Amino acid sequence: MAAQLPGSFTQRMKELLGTEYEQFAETYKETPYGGIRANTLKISVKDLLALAPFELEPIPWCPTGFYTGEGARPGKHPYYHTGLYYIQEPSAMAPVELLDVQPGDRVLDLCAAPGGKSTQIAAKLQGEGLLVSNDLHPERTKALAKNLELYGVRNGIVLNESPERIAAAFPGFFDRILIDAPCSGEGMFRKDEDMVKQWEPGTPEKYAAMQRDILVSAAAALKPGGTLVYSTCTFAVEENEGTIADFLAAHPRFSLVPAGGTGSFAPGFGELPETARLWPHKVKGEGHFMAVLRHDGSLVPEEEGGDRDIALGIAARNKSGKASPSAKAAGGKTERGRGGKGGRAFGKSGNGSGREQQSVGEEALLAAYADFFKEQLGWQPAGYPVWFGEHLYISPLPKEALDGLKTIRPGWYVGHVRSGRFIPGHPLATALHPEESCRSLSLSGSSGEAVSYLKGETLSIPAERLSVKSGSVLKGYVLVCIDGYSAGWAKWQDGMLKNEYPAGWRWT
Ligand SMILES: C[S@@+](CC[C@H](N)C(=O)[O-])C[C@H]1O[C@@H](n2cnc3c(N)ncnc32)[C@H](O)[C@@H]1O
Repeated sequence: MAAQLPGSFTQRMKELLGTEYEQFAETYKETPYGGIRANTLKISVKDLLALAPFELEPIPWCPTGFYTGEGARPGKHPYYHTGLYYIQEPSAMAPVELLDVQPGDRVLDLCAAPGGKSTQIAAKLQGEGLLVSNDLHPERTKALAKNLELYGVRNGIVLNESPERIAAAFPGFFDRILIDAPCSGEGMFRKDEDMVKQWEPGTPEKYAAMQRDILVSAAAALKPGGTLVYSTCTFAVEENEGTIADFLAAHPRFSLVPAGGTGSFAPGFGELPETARLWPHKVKGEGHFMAVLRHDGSLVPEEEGGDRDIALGIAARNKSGKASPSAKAAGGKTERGRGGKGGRAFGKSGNGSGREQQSVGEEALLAAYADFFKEQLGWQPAGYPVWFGEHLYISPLPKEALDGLKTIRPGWYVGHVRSGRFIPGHPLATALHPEESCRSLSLSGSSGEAVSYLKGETLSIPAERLSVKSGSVLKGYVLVCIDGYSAGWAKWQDGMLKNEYPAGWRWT
């Protein structure tokens, strides 16, 4: 790297690392490692390994993560545009592995943009449960929403809120919370020279104060017995072990779950060896810190008798902690709707969440939506229909649960109604599997056709290349796939494929 490391930073690292410092300093002469993580919402690891046009080497701490070799350009391949993988720094894949997300969990990713860890959480949820992805900075939530859409996430909500307001809206609600905290970024100096330029001697203290406030809010939004993972990409002790020690001193119901000292992870400093550090001279990745905090499960007096699910209009969970069948779309399990397998029988009424309260106008919008889904897919996704004007989202939470919160995406954007007709949204397509659509077409990733489609060009496609379910007509919306993985919509008529790939997403 060309940038000069700040003198007070190198001095502190010498004090921290002692005899290991020289080894650490040598890593700044090396090229940072690149990685991708398989999006198992769309493709299995085995199939990605068979398909990937570049060398992949496993990342020890993430079963879906792989190093990409020098010269690989994973962002310049049609598979990137079909959301088959996320390009992610290898060490950044570790915190979500420690969060131990299970399908059906309610998960909050509090500092989520641009969405690397949120897409990883979504893959672990496998469409079941709830993911709330939040970021304080409005501009950054755009990339966050787009990444979740590209990755085909159906059960995600994107907020642009302060942690305090989220805690006030969802007290004791989430099973798992990730705080990938804003930090001084010392662990990224080798990869991102801008982090070196922005760093000043007082930067770690400034971030430490911010991190403490974020942790306090996160603790208030966690369910009794829930798990919280705190991570940073900095070496500064005050932002890592210091922040965690302060939090534990003020929150006796929390304790550390051992995360460090084994395999690739080195133990944290001082009194907190249960925390974990990734060091660039010990692993193939940048610097990271992680702490896993578990609540002891006891209730504070004011929490007893309160029921946040009832307040949000969510059907109760059964004793196993999984959603009851009637609560499938309520932050519990959502159907995946593959070919209607787990999907709601077509034509039945909504989810019982106040459909009778819908206005006549909304009834007409819903009818247009129902007609489209019947004709195009033959099934309907479970969830709460949330209308923003004529735009429809299928949400894992009732609309009222988000009242007063700055909501960027209340759920899965499925489309809008124009002149009485339903126009499917791009995120509907990216989340579908080919067998879920009555009409689909697969283009070869290695042919020019895939790139032409991604550039927004019109293609000439004979009828026999379309895959059409029996009972469906040829003409209409087609789910365009690349080597069998959904990429977007097109409209087919008389041998011509009119491109519906959105302008802002196109291959340039
Ligand atoms: C390390 S980055 C997150 C990276 C992200 N988790 C990922 O994997 O792609 C930290 C994020 O925290 C956001 N942030 C800063 N202050 C915040 C706050 N008080 N509450 C929530 N988010 C905050 C920043 O905008 C930034 O996007």
